[in-house]
Amino acid sequence: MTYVKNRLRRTMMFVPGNNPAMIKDAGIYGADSIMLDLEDSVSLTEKDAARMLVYEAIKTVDFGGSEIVVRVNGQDTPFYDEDVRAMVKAGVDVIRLPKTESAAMIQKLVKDIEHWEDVYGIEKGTIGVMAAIESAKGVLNAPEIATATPLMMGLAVSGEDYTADMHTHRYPDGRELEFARNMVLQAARAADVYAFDTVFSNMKDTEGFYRETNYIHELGYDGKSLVNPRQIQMVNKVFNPTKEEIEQAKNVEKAIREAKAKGSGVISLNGKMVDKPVVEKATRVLETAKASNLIDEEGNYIGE
Ligand SMILES: CC(=O)SCCNC(=O)CCNC(=O)[C@H](O)C(C)(C)COP(=O)(O)OP(=O)(O)OC[C@H]1O[C@@H](n2cnc3c(N)ncnc32)[C@H](O)[C@@H]1OP(=O)(O)O
Ligand SMILES: O=C([O-])CC(=O)C(=O)O
Ligand SMILES: [Mg+2]
Repeated sequence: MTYVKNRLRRTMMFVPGNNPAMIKDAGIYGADSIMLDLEDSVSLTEKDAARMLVYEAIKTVDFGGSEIVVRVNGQDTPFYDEDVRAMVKAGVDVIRLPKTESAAMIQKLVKDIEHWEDVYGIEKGTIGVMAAIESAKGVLNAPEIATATPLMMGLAVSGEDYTADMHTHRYPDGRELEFARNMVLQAARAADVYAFDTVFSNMKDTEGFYRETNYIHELGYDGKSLVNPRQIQMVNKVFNPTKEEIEQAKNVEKAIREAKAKGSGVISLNGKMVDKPVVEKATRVLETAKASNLIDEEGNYIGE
């Protein structure tokens, strides 16, 4: 396995690192990324066993086409060093650092990864990193965190710890996360890395899940951290362009081609102006449609 900078990352599903049954079947649900967790879903007494289990799983389990991310324990814990060593040796795609508060923490992680790559004779640059932003300090430092290393894959906003740090709770309308969500997203976009929204933990509230997912999709997030396989198809439904959006994007590209042939950079399509930023958005829709297997090589719709 090797880290790929650009790929589809709509869904990143947490799988507790101490649960062999969940780990074994994690690949069947079609998550873009599977995040094996050594941190907060694993109790202190199970940290070593979980690390060994996750190490063996990375070596032996078929996770299908999913990218493999591991959330290691934080740098202020006695588990961090051994977590990083084992995950480098296992050949994980991406290491997610929880509770990231500064660029220095990410630079330490990269240095530690490089150390173990040297020890095990692993090629440099084959493991990406990502930062979970879970505190006021992390949010304020998001821009420097996002640009801390060329190996940065993305930033995740982590609402549970963040709201604890902010002396609040999570509420249905998400007001308490507004600043953090916007800050993390701006930092990610400015650094050209991915942005992931936080988990939604009420499995019974489907309507609330759709509301939140639509909201973060409209803001511009690339994907969402998930806790349950049932959430994967719901996120894909929101993030995948519809047949109508795909047709509209194709019409935009056709219109601008015709305009360019006539020497113009702007044209009207069904009464709406089409210019460069409109074309850019259409191109992104078509790229997403292609990556999600909704259109074929010729651009024909093949989704359900
Ligand atoms: C604040 C934070 O740090 S959040 C991140 C840490 N938290 C986690 O990792 C939690 C991960 N999620 C879970 O443990 C569970 O989904 C829960 C506890 C939220 C819900 O559990 P359940 O109600 O039992 O889930 P559900 O009934 O939907 O499970 C259906 C199937 O999916 C499997 N499954 C559920 N969640 C996951 C998961 N995250 N990864 C892989 N498989 C899963 C179950 O094992 C079950 O499989 P089976 O049908 O073969 O028995
Ligand atoms: O990253 C997430 O969304 C889960 C998490 O740790 C948090 O919310 O504190
Ligand atoms: Mg957390």
